[in-house]
Amino acid sequence: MKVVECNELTKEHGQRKALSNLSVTIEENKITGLIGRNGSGKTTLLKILAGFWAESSGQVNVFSNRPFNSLFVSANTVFVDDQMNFPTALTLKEILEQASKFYEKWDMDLALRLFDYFSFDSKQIHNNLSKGNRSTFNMIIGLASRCALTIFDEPTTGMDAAVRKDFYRALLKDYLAHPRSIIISSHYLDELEVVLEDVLLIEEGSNLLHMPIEELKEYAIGLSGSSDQIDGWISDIDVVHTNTVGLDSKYAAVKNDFTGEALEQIKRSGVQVSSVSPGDLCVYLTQTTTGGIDDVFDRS
Ligand SMILES: Nc1ncnc2c1ncn2[C@@H]1O[C@H](COP(=O)(O)OP(=O)(O)OP(=O)(O)O)[C@@H](O)[C@H]1O
Repeated sequence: MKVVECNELTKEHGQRKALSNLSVTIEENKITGLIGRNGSGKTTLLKILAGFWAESSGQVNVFSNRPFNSLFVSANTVFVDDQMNFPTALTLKEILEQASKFYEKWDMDLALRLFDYFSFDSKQIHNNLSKGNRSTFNMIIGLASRCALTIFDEPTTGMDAAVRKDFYRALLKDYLAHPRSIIISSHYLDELEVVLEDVLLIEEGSNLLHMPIEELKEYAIGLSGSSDQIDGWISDIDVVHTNTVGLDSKYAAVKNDFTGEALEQIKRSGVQVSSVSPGDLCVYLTQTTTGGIDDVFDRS
C-alpha cells in the first residue's frame, strides 16, 4: 500500500518556492531517510505530510487522504521535531499520560522503560530540559506512539553520539517488532544508514533520487590516481565529483556503470578503486559550487 503519494507537489512560502513539482511515492512499512542540504525543503515536505501546512499546488495524499486538516491523517501520524510544544504546567510523566490518551497504539510500557533508561526525572518540566534531553524525550513520544506514519524531523538535534546510537538502535528494534512507515530527515546519513531501507534525496524542493540504501551504496565508486590517469578514465563517463589532491593527484567519484572486467583494467592501470558512502554521495550530488570550501581560500 502507498502511504505517501505526491504528484507535482509545490509549496510557496511567499515569494520563495520551498517545494517545486516534487513527485514521490512511499510504500508502507519502510524506514525512509529524507536527505537534503539546508533549505532544500525537508521540513516543508514533512509538515505538509503531517497535515500542518497546505500545499500550494499539485497533489499530496497520505493514507489516500489529503493531509491538510484531515482528522484521519492526524490520528495516524506523529510528527517529532525539536519544536514540539507541550503544556508548560505538565511534568514529563504527565505528558506521557496525556500522550497515552491521544495515541491509540501508545505503548506506555515502552515509554516508561525508555524514560528510565535515559534517566529522566518524572517531575521535570519539558521547557527546562537541555536541548539534547528534549530531543530524547520527544523521540520517546515518537516511538511509543507507534503511529502508522511516524515522522522524525532531525530528531537527533543536540543529542550526543552515545544517545544518537541508542536512538537508532531503539528505533530499529521497535520497528522490527512493530513495522510501520517511518520518515526521518537527518544530516547524519552515515550514522543513520544502518536503519534505513530507502533514501529520498531532495534538492531545491525536488526529488533528486529515491532508491533503496543498498542500491545507493553501489551507485558510485571512487577513483584515485595521478591527474592524467584519472582524466583518461573519466573522459566519457558520468562523473559525480572530482577534487585534486596535492600537486598531481586526483580523486573522482563516478557512476558505477563498470563491468567487472573494466574495473579490473582500471585497477591494473594503478588507479585505486574505493567505495563511496551514501553520505558522501549525497553531498556530492547536491554540491552547489564546483570546487568546495577550498575555493573560498584559494582565491584570497
Ligand atoms: N515559514 C516559512 N516562511 C518563509 N519561508 C520559509 C518558511 N519555512 C521554510 N521557508 C523557506 O523554505 C525553504 C525550505 O525550508 P525548509 O525548512 O523546508 O528546508 P530544510 O531542508 O528543512 O532545511 P534545514 O536542513 O536547514 O532544516 C527555505 O528557503 C526556507 O527559507
